[in-house]
Amino acid sequence: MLTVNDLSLSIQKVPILDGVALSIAEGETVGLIGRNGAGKTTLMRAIMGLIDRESGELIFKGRKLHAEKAHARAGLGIGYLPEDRRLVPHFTVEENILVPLWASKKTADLSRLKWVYDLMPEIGRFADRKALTLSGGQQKLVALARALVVGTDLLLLDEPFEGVAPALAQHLMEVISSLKDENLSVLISESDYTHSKEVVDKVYVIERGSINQMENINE
Ligand SMILES: Nc1ncnc2c1ncn2[C@@H]1O[C@H](COP(=O)(O)OP(=O)(O)OP(=O)(O)O)[C@@H](O)[C@H]1O
Repeated sequence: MLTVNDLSLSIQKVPILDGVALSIAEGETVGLIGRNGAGKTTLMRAIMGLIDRESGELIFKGRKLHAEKAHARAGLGIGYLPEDRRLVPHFTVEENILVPLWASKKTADLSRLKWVYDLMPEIGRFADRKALTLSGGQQKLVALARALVVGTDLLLLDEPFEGVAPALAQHLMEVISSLKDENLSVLISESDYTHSKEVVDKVYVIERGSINQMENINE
């Protein structure tokens, strides 16, 4: 589904990712574990095309993802939950969820939206509320819903459990686990193994911009 080959990049001449390699198979849930500043967000942003790579390849479903413009990548079936959620405060919940579809110039797939509401019924209940009226945890759910509407093949979830109360973290884990039945591929970052270990098939450990270790969880 996604292969990252020897990916390197610098920000303001400081090397941030150095020869990163990983692969995510169809229907696989993969963890990306690393301390603050290890490069998790930078790797996800590079996959989304929000930061330019210097060298290396991103191959998604057999095509050169690195050759696609950032706005086109969501249209290829990749959904992204950024660490800081980035909802538009004055848009309603539903408008926020539909933003990536507008951005990728796709017509709204209402059956996909309905599927997301079925998966997380609480979101349907506050679909008309402005994003700024939601709690931080509710905003995480909306950001996950937004990623799911366009992420028909691959989801990149950047620290989805960070700052989330235990009950909501449990709910998020259940939602993420259920995505296996949909054959979705998922990359989840976390600063340690606390939550992701329960849902991932394998884990990559990232340290100072390099992946030095891969561990299969269910063997
Ligand atoms: N825009 C930027 N300008 C300068 N340095 C940056 C920038 N973005 C990231 N970095 C640096 O790149 C390194 C990796 O940051 P990144 O945000 O990818 O780490 P992370 O593993 O996601 O950690 P965190 O959980 O703290 O976000 C850090 O040393 C960070 O300071």
